Amino acid sequence: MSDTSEKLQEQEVMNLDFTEVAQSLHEPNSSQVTNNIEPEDHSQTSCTAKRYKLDKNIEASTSIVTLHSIHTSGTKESNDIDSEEETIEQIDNGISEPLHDTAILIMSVVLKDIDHALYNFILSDKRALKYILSGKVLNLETEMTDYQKDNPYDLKEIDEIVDHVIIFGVRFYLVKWKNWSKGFCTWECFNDICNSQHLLGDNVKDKTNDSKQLRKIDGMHIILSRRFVSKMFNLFRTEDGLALPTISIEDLSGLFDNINIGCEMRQMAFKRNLDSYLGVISLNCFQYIQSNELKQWEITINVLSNSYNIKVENNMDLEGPPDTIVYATKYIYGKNVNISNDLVIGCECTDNCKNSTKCCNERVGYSRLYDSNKCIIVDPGYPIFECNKNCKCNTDCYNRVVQLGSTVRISIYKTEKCGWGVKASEYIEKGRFIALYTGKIITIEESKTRLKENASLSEYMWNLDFDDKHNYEYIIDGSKYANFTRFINHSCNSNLNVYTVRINCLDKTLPELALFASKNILTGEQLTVNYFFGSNKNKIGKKTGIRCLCNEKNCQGYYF
Ligand SMILES: C[S@@+](CC[C@H](N)C(=O)[O-])C[C@H]1O[C@@H](n2cnc3c(N)ncnc32)[C@H](O)[C@@H]1O
Repeated sequence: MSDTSEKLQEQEVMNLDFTEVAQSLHEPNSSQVTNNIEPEDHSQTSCTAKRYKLDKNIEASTSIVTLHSIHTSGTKESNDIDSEEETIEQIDNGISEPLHDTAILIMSVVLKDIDHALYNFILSDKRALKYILSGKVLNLETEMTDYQKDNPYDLKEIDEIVDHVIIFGVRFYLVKWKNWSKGFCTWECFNDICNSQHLLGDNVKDKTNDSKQLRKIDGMHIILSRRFVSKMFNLFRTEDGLALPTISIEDLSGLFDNINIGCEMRQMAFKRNLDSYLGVISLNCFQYIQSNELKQWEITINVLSNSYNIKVENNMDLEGPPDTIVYATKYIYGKNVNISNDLVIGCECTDNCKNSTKCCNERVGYSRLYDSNKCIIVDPGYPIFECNKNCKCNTDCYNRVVQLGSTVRISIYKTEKCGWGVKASEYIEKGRFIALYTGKIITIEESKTRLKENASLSEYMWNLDFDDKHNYEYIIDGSKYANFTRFINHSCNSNLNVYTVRINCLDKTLPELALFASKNILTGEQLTVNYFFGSNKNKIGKKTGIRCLCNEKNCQGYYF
């Protein structure tokens, strides 16, 4: 190869830039979202890599480890590839224990279902396999980059160290992050966590000091750190989701063609790019699985809710659906909950309760509840008595709203800082019924026992003391059994109010809790409730609780 063509190729490698690609994604005139990396004309050279330089931060924050076999007795490197078939078989058979974050696992899962050209290419191209199976630890930075220094992991965010392995002398931890489901544990390098935190807390130390034997890991593992994932999401997030740059087989093939050609610097640059490309491909793979899982859960909860109003989306990270909850559209009654069977008396209205002064709510001494659009017109704190099974009216009645179920279009989505949240997928008029807060009804005693075991459950518990602060018996616990309202976050300037509702059960101690819009809510706006609604407001502002991230002007700073 001539010096000139080598120089040209070097320039091409140095010009690969994901940040540029990401910027063009967000430019108003960018006509394409997913396929906006068009290769330059490479006819002058043999290199088919595109003209974009990978962002330095991305490279540095990506820990890509490729390996073949690690056994308890040590490591076994495999550089010999006799035949493609044999190697593919080796990999497939090598998955003894599925790990969520292993690229090879994903590849076999994906490959079974779809014909994905890139993965097929990786698994069928001899050079690709040789590279991947060469058993090298690639791009492992022990020094933190400026980006990492500015964005340290917060030790408080670590919920649990689920597992750890040592790969070629480098210790990796499988981290379960707080407020992230187990489906999105990420492998993080010891130095990374340690450096970021300066000191590992006792909590983490204890969990990692056990003398667990090294688990046998076979196959190829591409490890994506959470930082890499966040960085990529920040770069490639669009309103419609993550639009990762398209990588063609020619790109990959071009990099493989060139990794062993030219001076050392040039080879290293190509390898770095190749690693980042593998990272993106892997991310793409995770995302494919994630979107399938989100869709599946979305269908399930819509079927259970008998509606098509709920969307589930995650444009923030790779976490799959928050499916650790059991979707419950009604109360589930726990042990020792006694429901009194007081007879409900029906109304005799003949005008579908439009103008009657003797309808269910009026009869117990209160005024009209809903306007002609079925929006609530009474202040929060007002108990609601809707028409019931013994009333003469039909379902068109003006006093039947909550019992007809939720009709608002909403989206369960991943917020930037507060985990999952709920936002409006349509304009919601002030006073409109949103949904019932469902969950398991438990006694006060049981709630105390549960809270002793796990104090954070209090955030999912509502005391049924709205009508009577002193004589209440039960609590709704939405931590396990719940509907979408369980994902509604707290705000000091909330847009929802809570009301107690009685329909076919007049038991004083067991009202249902209904959420209504307290203001007009725009499409895309997050639905929020004040977690202290109806309780002693002095609690707010006690600087002992959880830091509130609602970002409102009147934010109290802390809650709980
Ligand atoms: C009832 S849950 C709401 C759903 C929750 N975001 C999730 O992902 O499951 C309460 C939790 O949401 C988060 N959260 C809700 N509102 C918040 C706020 N204003 N500031 C900070 N965190 C909040 C906290 O992590 C809290 O533990």
